[in-house]
Amino acid sequence: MIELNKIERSYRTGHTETWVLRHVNLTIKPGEFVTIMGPSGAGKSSLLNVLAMLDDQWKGEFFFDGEPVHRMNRKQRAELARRRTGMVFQSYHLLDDLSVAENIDLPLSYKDIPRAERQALVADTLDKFQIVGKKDLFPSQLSGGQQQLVGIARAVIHKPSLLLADEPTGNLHSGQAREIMELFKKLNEEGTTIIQVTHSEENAKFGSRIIELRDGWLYSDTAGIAQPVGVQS
Ligand SMILES: Nc1ncnc2c1ncn2[C@@H]1O[C@H](COP(=O)(O)OP(=O)(O)OP(=O)(O)O)[C@@H](O)[C@H]1O
Repeated sequence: MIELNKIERSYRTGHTETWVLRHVNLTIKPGEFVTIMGPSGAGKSSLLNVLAMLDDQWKGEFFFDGEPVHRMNRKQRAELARRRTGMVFQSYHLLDDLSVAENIDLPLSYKDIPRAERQALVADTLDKFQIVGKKDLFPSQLSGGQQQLVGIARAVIHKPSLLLADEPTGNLHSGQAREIMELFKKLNEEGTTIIQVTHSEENAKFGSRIIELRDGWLYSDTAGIAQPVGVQS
């Protein structure tokens, strides 16, 4: 699904260039559940932003299902990202003045989908995520865990093949974090490829592969070494 060849990313401040991703080569197959770990400042979010196609200031090659992202212009890349990916953020990024149902509907509003079909999709998603009773509430009326459920519902309503998450449980207590991770595991079992950034060893156990970055370099990768670690119950 994803192939990165020699991805490089740097930031320039004045005359100083700071490298945050160095020669990153990475292949991710459909159906994987990958965790990116590493110390603070190692480049994890930078790598996720490349994979999410939110960033375009990098060098190297990036193929998404064989399509060369590195040759696309901004509009083509945004369109591909909108169609095929969903993103979950640590701080949820919900729109405060929209209800839960309206937040979830948002990705569909960019698509040419008939109104009735959209309403049915929102209703199905509310049901699947067991938040039907919250549909008319606003984000400020929800707990952190509930807000993240809405964030994930919004990220997957258009059935993306790739779900990306940056510290999705960073603002949650451990019980809520576990629920979110169980949900990720279920989505992965249903066929969604997942890439998450986390500092949490517990969260990483829900995935099947761990990639470690250090100072922008891909330092270790359990692919081909370890079998899926699974979840200890
Ligand atoms: N917009 C920016 N301008 C300049 N430097 C940046 C910018 N964004 C990130 N960096 C730098 O890039 C490096 C990698 O940042 P990144 O956020 O990818 O790390 P991280 O591994 O996700 O860290 P953390 O675990 O603390 O979130 C850091 O040294 C950071 O200061």
